Amino acid sequence: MAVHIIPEHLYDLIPSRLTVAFSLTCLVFITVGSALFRRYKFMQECNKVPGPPVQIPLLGSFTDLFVDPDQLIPHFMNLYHKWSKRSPVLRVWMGPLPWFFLGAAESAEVVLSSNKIIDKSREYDFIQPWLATGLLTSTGSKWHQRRKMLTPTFHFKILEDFVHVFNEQSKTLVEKLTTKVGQDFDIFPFITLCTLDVICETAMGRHVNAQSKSDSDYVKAVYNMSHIIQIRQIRPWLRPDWLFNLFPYASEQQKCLSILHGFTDQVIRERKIEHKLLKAQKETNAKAGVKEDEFVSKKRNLAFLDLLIEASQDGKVLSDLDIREEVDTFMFEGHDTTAAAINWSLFLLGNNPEKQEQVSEELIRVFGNSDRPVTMADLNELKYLECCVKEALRLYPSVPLLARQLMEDTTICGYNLPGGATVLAAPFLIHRDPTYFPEPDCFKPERFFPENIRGRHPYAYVPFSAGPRNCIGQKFALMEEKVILASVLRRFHVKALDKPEGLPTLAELILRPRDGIRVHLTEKKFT
Ligand code: HEM
Repeated sequence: MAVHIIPEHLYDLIPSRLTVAFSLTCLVFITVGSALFRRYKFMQECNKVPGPPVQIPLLGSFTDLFVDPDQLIPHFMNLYHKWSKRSPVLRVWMGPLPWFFLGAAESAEVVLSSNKIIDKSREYDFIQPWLATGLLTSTGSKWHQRRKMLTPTFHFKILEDFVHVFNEQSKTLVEKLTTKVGQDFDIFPFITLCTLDVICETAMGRHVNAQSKSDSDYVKAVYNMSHIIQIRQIRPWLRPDWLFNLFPYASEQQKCLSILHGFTDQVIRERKIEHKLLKAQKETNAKAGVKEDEFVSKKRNLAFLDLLIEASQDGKVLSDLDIREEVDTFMFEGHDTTAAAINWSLFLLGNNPEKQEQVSEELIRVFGNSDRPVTMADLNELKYLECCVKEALRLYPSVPLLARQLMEDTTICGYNLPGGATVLAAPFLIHRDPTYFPEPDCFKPERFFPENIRGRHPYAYVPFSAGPRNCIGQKFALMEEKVILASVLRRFHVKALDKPEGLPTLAELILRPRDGIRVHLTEKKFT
């Protein structure tokens, strides 16, 4: 006998299959409809910003996605100038996602000066397997705390101790370049290996001798890893982890990571032991009333890592993994950027012999015919060289784009940009705005004379970004650049073999020349 769980008089209340199907269909229609409506409103809002029209729904301005890498900068410059005549913001649909390029000081200021818009965009995710969430990639309270903790490590007094490292590595560079005198060659790899040596020594206190042993596993891993990060940023099908893992890049990345992290882990372990020994020695000496001569000499060779170990308070404030992410971040941020900047300076001086002559005169004034190392006092004297370095960073900013994720709707120069969108402050556009830099394509170091800077919009020149998330290493970078450039230019006259007009450049993680920097060096004769 069937058992009736539901009383018969309630059967009428159970909806028929037809009613259920109808209700479900309505629900689907309402959900899809409201999603489409929200998307429509979102696109309508985005499309109020000038920019090329959507060519294929969901694929956006399709043709903008398939530009040759070396044409990316000229292409976006053309788009910006075409669409943004009266607006300092350009909208481009990168597939279904809107990107907003900020090409003027006024629009960049809104984002860069903000204490709220500090989240990096999705493009930075591919750096995280290597750097985890170090200073460059972290956000929120973690970033705030770390920034506060790390700022004193870039104090002028600490940077002063690194000048001898810059000198030593520049000396090796000059020796390597001497073998190339009289030949046409690409100077880019020479400079890059030099800055890699500098950052290994200053960040970790270790010599990797990249200039002498460019085939070391660590050096190769740095390059391969940077290449993989780059590839993932520009090839949409490599973005999702599950797809990336199907390609050989994934196993190559694993190999690189084990070398990179293995090396940093080992250095951290060794330096911590040295710290403990030194501390014990200090205590013993203090008890015995002995002077700390040895400690003082050790202190002279402090690397960023030592300062982090000190700040870690035996793991209470920073764990070994926390230390590793910061050291790796310095390694990543601190060598390619500086190398590109030095290379572009040499390229521009090599194209402007009269400016190079002015630098040479300044070098003679400061150093005479001597080949003594550069001192901190000399660096303050090298004023024209510094203007050249700044002007090179204006024309060829090492970091061509500064990308942020909007976490909420934000008004920029009258446009309401929706939360979730990516905004990109573009130094390569901002720096060539004729309002602030007349004849923007000309190399004119005089633009950075104190009297010419006065009154310029503070966001018109942002090679190191600006505002709360600006480059923590900018003083270090300028000092390093000046020591290396002074060392090269005291010894050689540089002639660039390519002209700036039409030179193919790649806007990768950094802005680099596609075919390197081809130069011809002549040794200077001293009287
Ligand atoms: C010419 C050389 C350099 C240039 C042009 C440069 C440029 C920049 C720029 C534009 C940013 C902001 C990136 C963004 O918003 O996504 C940045 C951030 C950063 N840079 Fe540099 N940089 C240089 C050298 C260095 C050096 C030598 C170091 C370390 C030794 C360094 C460490 C950092 C770090 C840690 C950040 C993240 C700061 C934060 O988010 O709080 N940079 N750099």
